[in-house]
Amino acid sequence: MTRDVTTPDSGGGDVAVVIPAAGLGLRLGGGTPKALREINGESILRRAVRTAAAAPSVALVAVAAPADRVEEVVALVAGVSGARIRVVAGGASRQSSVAAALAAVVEALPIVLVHDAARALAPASLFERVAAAVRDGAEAVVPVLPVADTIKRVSTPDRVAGTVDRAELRRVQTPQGFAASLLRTLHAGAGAELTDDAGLVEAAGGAVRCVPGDELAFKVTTPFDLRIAQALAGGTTHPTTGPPAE
Ligand SMILES: Nc1ccn([C@@H]2O[C@H](COP(=O)(O)OP(=O)(O)OP(=O)(O)O)[C@@H](O)[C@H]2O)c(=O)n1
Ligand SMILES: C[C@](O)(CO)[C@H](O)COP(=O)(O)O
Repeated sequence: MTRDVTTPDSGGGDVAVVIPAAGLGLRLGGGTPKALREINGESILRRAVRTAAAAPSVALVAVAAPADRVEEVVALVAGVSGARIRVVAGGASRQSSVAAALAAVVEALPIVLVHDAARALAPASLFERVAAAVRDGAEAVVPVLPVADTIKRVSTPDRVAGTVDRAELRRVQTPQGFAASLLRTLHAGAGAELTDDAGLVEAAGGAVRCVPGDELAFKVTTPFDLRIAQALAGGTTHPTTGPPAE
C-alpha cells in the first residue's frame, strides 16, 4: 500500500529521499518503534522527514513505515512542507524497507538519497552536500567522519587480537546518495542483507565517494543517544500527530 500525503506545496529539485523508518528500535527499548519515539515533543520520524523536505534539492520524500503503522505515520507527517511525501509499508530488514520505499519512487528523479529516520538531527546542508557530489558525477556517495578511538579486534569478548590502523577507518552516516538508476538495479538484484546501501555498490565493484559527514547526523540507537538528541534538539511548534494547528 502506498499513501500519498497531501502537502501544501511540492518541492522542485532533482532528488528523492528514501527514509527507512520501519525498525523496531530494540537497542533503544521502550516497546514503541524507534521512529515514533519523540525528541522534545516531535517524533524522530517527523524530524527526519521535515529536514529532508526542507533541503532545496529535494522534490519527494518516500518513507518506509512499520507495516502496522502506515496510517499513523501518514498522520504524523501531514503538514510537512517543501516536498511531496509518500508513505509505504516497510519490511522485516532495513534493506527490504529501503527497497519498498524505493519502489514507490515512480518519478523520474535522477538522484536518490537513502537516509535513516534514526539520524533525525542530520541537517539539510548534509543532504545538499551529498546530492551535489552525485550531481558532480559520483555514482554513490557516503558522508563520513574520522574515528577518534583506538580500535581493536578481539578474538573472544575479553581477549584482544590486534589493533586496527584507524587512519584508514571512517564512520559512515546517512544520507547516502546514488544515481537513481544504479540504486534501483542493485536493489533489484540484492542478495545478502548489507548494513548500508553503499555496500551494494561496493559489492558490484562500483566506486563510492566520501564527503565530510556531520556530527549532528549521529544515529539514535541507544537510550543514551536519545538523551544526547534531546539535549541538542530544539523544541517544536508542530504537533506530532495530525496536521499543524496553524
Ligand atoms: N526492518 C527495518 C529495520 C530498520 N529500519 C530502519 O533503518 C534505520 C537504521 O536502523 P536501526 O537504527 O538499526 O533501527 P532499528 O532496526 O529500529 O534498531 P534496532 O536494531 O535496535 O532494533 C532506522 O531508521 C530504522 O527504522 C527499517 O526501515 N526497517
Ligand atoms: C546505514 C547505517 O546508518 C550507516 O552507518 C548503518 O549501517 C545502519 O546500521 P543499523 O544496525 O541498521 O542501525
